[in-house]
Amino acid sequence: MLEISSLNKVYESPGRRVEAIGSITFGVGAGELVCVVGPSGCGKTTLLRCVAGLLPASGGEVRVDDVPVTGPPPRMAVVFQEYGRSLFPWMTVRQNVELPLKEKRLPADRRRELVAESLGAVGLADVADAHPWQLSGGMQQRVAIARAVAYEPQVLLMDEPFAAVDAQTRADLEDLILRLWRDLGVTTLFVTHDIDEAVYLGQRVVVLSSSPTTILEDLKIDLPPERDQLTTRSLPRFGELRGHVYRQIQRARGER
Ligand SMILES: Nc1ncnc2c1ncn2[C@@H]1O[C@H](COP(=O)(O)OP(=O)(O)OP(=O)(O)O)[C@@H](O)[C@H]1O
Repeated sequence: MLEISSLNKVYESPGRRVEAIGSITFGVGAGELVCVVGPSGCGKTTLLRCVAGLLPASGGEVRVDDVPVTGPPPRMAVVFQEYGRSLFPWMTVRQNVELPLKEKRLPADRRRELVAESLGAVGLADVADAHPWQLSGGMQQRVAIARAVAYEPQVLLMDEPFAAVDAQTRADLEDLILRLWRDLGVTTLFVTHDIDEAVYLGQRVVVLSSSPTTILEDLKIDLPPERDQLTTRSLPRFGELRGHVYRQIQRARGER
């Protein structure tokens, strides 16, 4: 569903050249959930922006469902870290979730249905008429997730979506993502700097090196498919996998 081939990204400005991504190649199969993890500044956001068609690649290409990405693909949704900046404060929760559906030119009935379903799925049906600033950080991020889900994307990209919320909320949101992913079967690429989160959520974890970034490892997460915050995280295999990824990232940082 998603193919990233020899992707290279260089930021160039007068007197400054930063090769953020050296060369990255990997794919995400239809319905798969793949996490990308790497040391700070290794180009995770750059990678995601190139995949989302928000930044032009300097070399290589990204394909979604075999179509080269040259701008934001029509059936892709992105959830960013900064929920505070991604929701419109003057619109209600309902209006925020509905906006992309209007842009998609869906009829009013269908829009109402999708907004109600997605707000229900994230447990926010009762705050549909509130404004984002009246909600907690975790609730605002759930609105952003509902907005992405209502859009019925083929591919869902998430850029450190839970970095700014507290640990308990984060655990709840991780389980929400797993539930939605299972229910909807949406192809998901999830970028995080949190190794535990990557191992807990992913069917695979792609480990990145420091900039100029390459892939250190594309690791299959052979944990039972049903994940649970208590059981999964206390499995010996979970500890082994997180230790393995941790060592890879430490090595990558050391080589900087
Ligand atoms: N607009 C830009 N212009 C120039 N350089 C940039 C720009 N955006 C990012 N970079 C550089 O590209 C590299 C990768 O940055 P990026 O934000 O993609 O990394 P990241 O892995 O998401 O970082 P973090 O983990 O800290 O969020 C860094 O060296 C950064 O300074």
